[in-house]
Amino acid sequence: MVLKQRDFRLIVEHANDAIVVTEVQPLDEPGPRIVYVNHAFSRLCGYDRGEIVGRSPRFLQGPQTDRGTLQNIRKALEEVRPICLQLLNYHKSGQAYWVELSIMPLLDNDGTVSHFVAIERDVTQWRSLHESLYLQAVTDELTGLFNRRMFADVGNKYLNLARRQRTPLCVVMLDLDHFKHVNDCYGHHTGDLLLQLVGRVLEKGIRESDVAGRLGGEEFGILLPETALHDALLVVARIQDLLQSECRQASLPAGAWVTVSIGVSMLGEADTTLDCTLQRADQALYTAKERGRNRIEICI
Ligand SMILES: Nc1nc2c(ncn2[C@@H]2O[C@H](COP(=O)(O)OP(=O)(O)OP(=O)(O)O)[C@@H](O)[C@H]2O)c(=O)[nH]1
Repeated sequence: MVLKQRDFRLIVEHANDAIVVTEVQPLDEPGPRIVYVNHAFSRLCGYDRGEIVGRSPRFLQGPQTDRGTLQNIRKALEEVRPICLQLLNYHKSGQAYWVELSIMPLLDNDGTVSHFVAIERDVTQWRSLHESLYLQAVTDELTGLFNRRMFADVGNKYLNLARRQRTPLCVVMLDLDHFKHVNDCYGHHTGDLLLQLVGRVLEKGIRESDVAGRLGGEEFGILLPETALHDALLVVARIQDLLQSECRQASLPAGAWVTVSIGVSMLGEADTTLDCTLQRADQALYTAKERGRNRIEICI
C-alpha cells in the first residue's frame, strides 16, 4: 500500500507525540525558527500554533533547563546527527515539564539538511514516579536518612576516593542507650519520634559533604570524609550535646530522653571496603556499651 502525502500529514497532525519542525540555521541566538508544530505540541506547551511558529524552540526553555543538555543538542545539530535526551521546558502557565526528545535531521534528495524535526513526549510523571521509587529504595522511611544499603554504597565510594587521594576518612556508629525502655514505658510512637529526632540531630550536626544513615532499628552511621580522628571526635561530641538539647526542647517526657553510645574508627591502609572500617567502629561501639554507655570509644 502506498500512503499519500495527505495521509502522512493527517497522521502527524493527530499523533499523540508532540512534533516540531525547525529550520536548520541559525544555531546561534536567536536559534532556528519553528516552521511547523502538530496539535500535541500545542497541547503540551499551552501555546497556540500562531504563538509558536516563527519563534525558536528556545522560548520554551527556562532557568532550570540544564545548560549541559543544551550544549549536547547544539553539538548534535552542528554535526547533523540524531540525538535523544530529556529536557526541562516551561508551559505557557509557567509550570515546568520534562520532555523526552528525539531530534533528527531531515534530508533533501541530494543529501543536504533541509530541517530538523523533534518528536517529544511528556515524561514529567514518569520522572517523578522514578524519583519517588528511587527515594524509597535508598532512604529510611522514618527518619529520611540514607538506609543501610545506600550508606554502604556512598561509603564505598568515599572510601575509594579517600584511598586514591590519600585523605583521611572517619566512620562513626551510634546506638541509642536503653531504647527498649522508651518503647516499653512510653509506647512505640514516642520511640519513633525519638528516632526521627536523632535523624534531625545527625543532619544538623554534620557538614553537607558528610553522610548519615540509619543502619537498623536504633543504630545509625556517619561517614566523615576528609576528617582526621581528632576532628571526628569533636563532631560526635557535638552530636551528643545537640541530642540532649533537642530532647530538652522537644515535648518528649523527660524519661524518654536518651543518650547514645558511639564508636569511631578511621580508614586504615588495609581497609579495601567500608565493611572493614565499619567493623572496627562497631567494635568500638560495643566497648562503649560495655563501659557504661553514653560515651565515645575509638578503634583504629
Ligand atoms: N519505636 C521503634 N522502636 C524500634 C524501631 N526499631 C527498633 N526498635 C526497638 O529498639 C529496641 C532495641 O532494643 P535493644 O537492642 O535491647 O537495645 P537498647 O534497649 O537500646 O539497649 P542498649 O543498646 O543495650 O543500650 C527494641 O525495643 C526494638 O523494638 C523502630 O523503628 N521504632
